[in-house]
Amino acid sequence: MPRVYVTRKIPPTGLDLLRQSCDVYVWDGELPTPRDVLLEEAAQADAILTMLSDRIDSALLDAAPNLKVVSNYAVGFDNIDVAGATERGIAVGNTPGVLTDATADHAFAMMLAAARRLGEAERYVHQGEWKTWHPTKLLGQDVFGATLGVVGFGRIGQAMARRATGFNMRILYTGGSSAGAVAAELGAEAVELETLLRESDFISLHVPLTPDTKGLLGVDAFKMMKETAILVNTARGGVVDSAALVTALQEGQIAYAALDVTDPEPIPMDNPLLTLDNCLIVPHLGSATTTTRDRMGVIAAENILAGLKGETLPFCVNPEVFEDES
Ligand SMILES: NC(=O)C1=CN([C@@H]2O[C@H](COP(=O)(O)OP(=O)(O)OC[C@H]3O[C@@H](n4cnc5c(N)ncnc54)[C@H](O)[C@@H]3O)[C@@H](O)[C@H]2O)C=CC1
Ligand SMILES: O=C(O)C(=O)CO
Repeated sequence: MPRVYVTRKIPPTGLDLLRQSCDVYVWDGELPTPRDVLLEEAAQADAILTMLSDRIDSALLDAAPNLKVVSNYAVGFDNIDVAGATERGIAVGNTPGVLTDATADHAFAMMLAAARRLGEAERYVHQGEWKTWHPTKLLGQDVFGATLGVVGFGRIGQAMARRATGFNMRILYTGGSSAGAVAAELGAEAVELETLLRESDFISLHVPLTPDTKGLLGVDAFKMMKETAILVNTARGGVVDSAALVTALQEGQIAYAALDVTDPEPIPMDNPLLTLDNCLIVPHLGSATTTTRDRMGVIAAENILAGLKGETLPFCVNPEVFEDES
């Protein structure tokens, strides 16, 4: 039977599916598979089921002569050297779609939490500062009727915009080349990034991390944003220049940031963002619902099972691997 290495314990449905026809080895530590173990396991594996916290680079691919499939337990695949995998004929899979609504729910929740300062408010109660109802303390911002800027109008960006229609928001977006029909349905306006930054009350990031989007929001971008603007990042930490964000929050160039993702992850405990009251940070929870994580496991398993049979993965990042060379 083919040998499959799974770099972390995932929900059982996907693992059970794999076990029907593969020898499955699962790293059962709380932390990622250590690099040396990952290299040893990859050397013997026909397929690996990886987490976004695993670095799948050329050194690993070189150490894995039998590897046919790298199946990422995520829609994002910036942790994988996809070009290197393609050169070696290794298929790369991901898990799009099944996590779209969970991630959009989470981005919307973070937007509301930042607007109404829930992190600060919770600390206020826990620290015994709640003495009476207060007419002017912890005042936040209206979400209803405000302008939302969606950067990256793909699956999750569109799902975020759909939620915003229920809050009567004006919706601006960039990116999403084939999104015209959805944009029309939602009443969303395509604009240049600069216009989006200048006009939005809330800016929500939904682009993949690529060489083009790395540091997309830097010093200049924060200067264009409203002083009352709230940034929500559920994409990847690297899309934002962290140092510029710290300055923007400290100097009041923007009002607030709500971060599901940071660069690096986890955020080092001495990072200044952790000292700021106007920054809400949670540990990369976008897809973290029971049902969604289960579905991601099933897709990740199905990608492996197809690849091991030489079939195109149901969700393949580099389908050219399966193109007939004749
Ligand atoms: N926080 C979390 O737990 C999660 C984070 N994510 C992140 O969200 C990202 C988006 O996921 P999906 O919506 O499924 O992907 P998608 O591929 O459907 O959407 C991405 C959109 O960004 C656009 N885009 C790419 N480069 C751009 C640029 N420079 N400027 C503007 N737009 C650009 C694309 O055209 C596309 O429309 C993933 O790549 C992943 O990094 C995804 C799921 C959960
Ligand atoms: O799928 C992704 O890309 C995530 O970040 C976690 O689900």
